[in-house]
Amino acid sequence: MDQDRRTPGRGPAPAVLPFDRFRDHLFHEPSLGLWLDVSRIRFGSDFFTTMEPRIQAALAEMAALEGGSIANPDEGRRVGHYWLRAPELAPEAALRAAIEETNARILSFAADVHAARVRPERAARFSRVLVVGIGGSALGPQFVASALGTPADRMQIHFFDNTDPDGIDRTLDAIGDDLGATLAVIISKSGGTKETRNGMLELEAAYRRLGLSLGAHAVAVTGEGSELDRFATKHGFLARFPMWDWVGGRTSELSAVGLLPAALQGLSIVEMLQGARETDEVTRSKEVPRNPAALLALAWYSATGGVGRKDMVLLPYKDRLELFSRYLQQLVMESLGKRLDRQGKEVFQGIAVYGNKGSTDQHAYVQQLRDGLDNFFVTFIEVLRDRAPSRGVLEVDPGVTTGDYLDGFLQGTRKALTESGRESITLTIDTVDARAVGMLIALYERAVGLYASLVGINAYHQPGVEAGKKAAQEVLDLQAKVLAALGASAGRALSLAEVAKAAGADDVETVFWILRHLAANPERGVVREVPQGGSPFDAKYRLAR
Ligand SMILES: O=P(O)(O)OC[C@H]1O[C@H](O)[C@H](O)[C@@H](O)[C@@H]1O
Repeated sequence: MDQDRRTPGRGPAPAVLPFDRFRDHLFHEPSLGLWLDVSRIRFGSDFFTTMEPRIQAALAEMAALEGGSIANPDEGRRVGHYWLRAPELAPEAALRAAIEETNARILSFAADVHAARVRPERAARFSRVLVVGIGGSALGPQFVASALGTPADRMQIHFFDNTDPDGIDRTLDAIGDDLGATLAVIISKSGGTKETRNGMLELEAAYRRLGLSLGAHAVAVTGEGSELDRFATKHGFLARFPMWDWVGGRTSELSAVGLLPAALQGLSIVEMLQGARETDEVTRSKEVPRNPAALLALAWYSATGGVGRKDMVLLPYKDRLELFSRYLQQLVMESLGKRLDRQGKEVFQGIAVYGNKGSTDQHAYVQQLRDGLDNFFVTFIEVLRDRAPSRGVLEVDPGVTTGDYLDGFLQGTRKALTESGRESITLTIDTVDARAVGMLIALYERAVGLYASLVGINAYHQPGVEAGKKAAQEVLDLQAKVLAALGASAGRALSLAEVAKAAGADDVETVFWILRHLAANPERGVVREVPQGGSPFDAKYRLAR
């Protein structure tokens, strides 16, 4: 309660909420097929009035961003993902032309691939797509593929989204004999991300084993002049598509990053763009009750106190939306998880996101949501259309279908959570189609931007992610020294301390980790000898003869 008093306009937590509150706050936009219920967030009656000046300021900042202001001052960049689906809003004619031309080129390239006008080296046609990318260069295409993909798609899609060799092998095994008919889409905005580069090199080796070249089977989506762009030119890739510096990785699904894989699958990118465009039009409204992105941002603010006090649990009751929480994890947490605010004050902001799907999660962790730690708010996503009408109706109980059960479980859990004072938001959409996917992406992109303005942070940079990459490089540099030290020992087994000393490393723990990993992979040629009854720290290491 103390915490609640610090948040403007917090209300009590009644076990049963009056219908009036639901009716008064329910957002519905028939043209989008979108409903949004925030009534089960515990804002009090004065909340929206209190927050009005702040949300208007956030909406004004968003309008300036869309107009081309430098909305990411730390990187001196504009933030233009909204132009991707409304090119006429781009602040310069050249940008507009670049977007329009790229979208047209994506459609014609996909058509050429489907018609086998663009063909692989030996096979008759490309039948599969393999996306190589990570983070914002994979999560969007993965979400879209899982939301909209069917076995009847023009091309089946696969992903390398890590530098895990076993994961790469598993994907290659799934592709099997079709590798020669697989079109690789290498995606990296920066063009220098190591995981993606490694995946590409592994793929190049796999094509080579078949006597094929990567270039004849690959396209790149990357920034002009990047390392990947140069590699693609040098290796004669089939095509290159641009990734602009004014599109952030986590908001790039509706750029070539997401549109190219979707078009190759045969999904309607025109509808996806249209859904996002129409949602943008609705979410530009300055009238808060008519603006679902503003309502979402304010609901998050109320639930979290504007300081991330509560986690966002995503519970879409639809298998096709299972990856939405993973997609939102990056969009929300990379945008909002910041140490400093825009004034440089230490604030440690963020909202943690997790979730998979209902009702599956009801049989996993919902127990804690109902009875345990009250550190979250749920976002239920309901999809009104149960299944394609052509599939008919099967009653599993008299008058009851599997879809009725799914909806019953959603309503039941929503009710049960309210009864134990737990907050929730419910988003309801008509169906999961390309337009709805575009809508969901656009809705959350804007809600995240508005929330960031409300709490005074820059949503468009990610200063924190570099630290881990830098430290990883240091480990790899040290590994080279460790191997050199073993090589120079003339076959004599060295203790951990001796290796560290010979490698010039003060950080003995890192040397231990490196040696343990190398020794676990015999093909790397490092032998670990642990004396009988000795501890792991008594081990000696040498190169295999
Ligand atoms: O597209 P890339 O440049 O390869 O970047 C892929 C990802 O890597 C980085 O770590 C960033 O934090 C992400 O925002 C980005 O989406």
